[in-house]
Amino acid sequence: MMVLITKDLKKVYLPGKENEVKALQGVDIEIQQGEFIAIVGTSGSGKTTLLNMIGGLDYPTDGNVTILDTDIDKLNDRELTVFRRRNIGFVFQNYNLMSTLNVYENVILPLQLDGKTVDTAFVDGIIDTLKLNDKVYSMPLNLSGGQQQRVAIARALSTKPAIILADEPTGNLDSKTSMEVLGLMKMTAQKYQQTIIIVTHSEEIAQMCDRIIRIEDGKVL
Ligand SMILES: Nc1ncnc2c1ncn2[C@@H]1O[C@H](COP(=O)(O)OP(=O)(O)OP(=O)(O)O)[C@@H](O)[C@H]1O
Repeated sequence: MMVLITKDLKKVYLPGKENEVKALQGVDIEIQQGEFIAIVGTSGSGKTTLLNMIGGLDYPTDGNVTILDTDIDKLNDRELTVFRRRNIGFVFQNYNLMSTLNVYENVILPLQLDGKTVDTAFVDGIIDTLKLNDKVYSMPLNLSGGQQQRVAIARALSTKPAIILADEPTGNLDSKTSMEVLGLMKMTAQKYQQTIIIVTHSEEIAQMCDRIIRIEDGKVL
């Protein structure tokens, strides 16, 4: 099943100004359910811009983003916020955990924000897969970077989103921990048939993915 399609996606920052940037210049991608994808490119090539368009964090200047059967560029702000919460999981470089909540509370937070009942068997399974069993009552500040990132991944998985987007998810981790976290992400993607798209500078990390999308000057190579 096709989860994501972008058609002739364009993004211009500061249009018409002398410092105008054509960050995306017609990007066409198609991603199937369960794919584990790396987006790779040099600094300034448009990776984060692309992720922001796919994740509905910003609107494209032109073109379409279709997730499942929804053209998300056609949604208004409020609809987009709801769509995002239900269908897209985000994993950030700096983890973005709530410091006043313990690990378990962080993992189920997106479900609670959406007024959903917690599928405890599913959530326990994620916690188990990400090897966080002995940390569920710990506070984020008492965890290592790799552990915090595994909590962020568990949180992203908890809503069973159509897509998980991760921008440099291992950017703050040493290379051994990066490989560990990536390995767990890959395993969870397979186990839950979860579509994961990561932006990375690292060729080593990209090589662990099913497919690499290379982008340069706002175009897919
Ligand atoms: N909000 C913005 N306003 C103006 N220009 C922007 C904005 N965001 C990004 N850009 C420009 O768009 C281009 C693409 O930026 P983007 O952040 O997508 O690149 P990137 O590939 O993610 O880079 P990096 O690997 O350094 O994070 C760059 O030239 C950048 O300067």
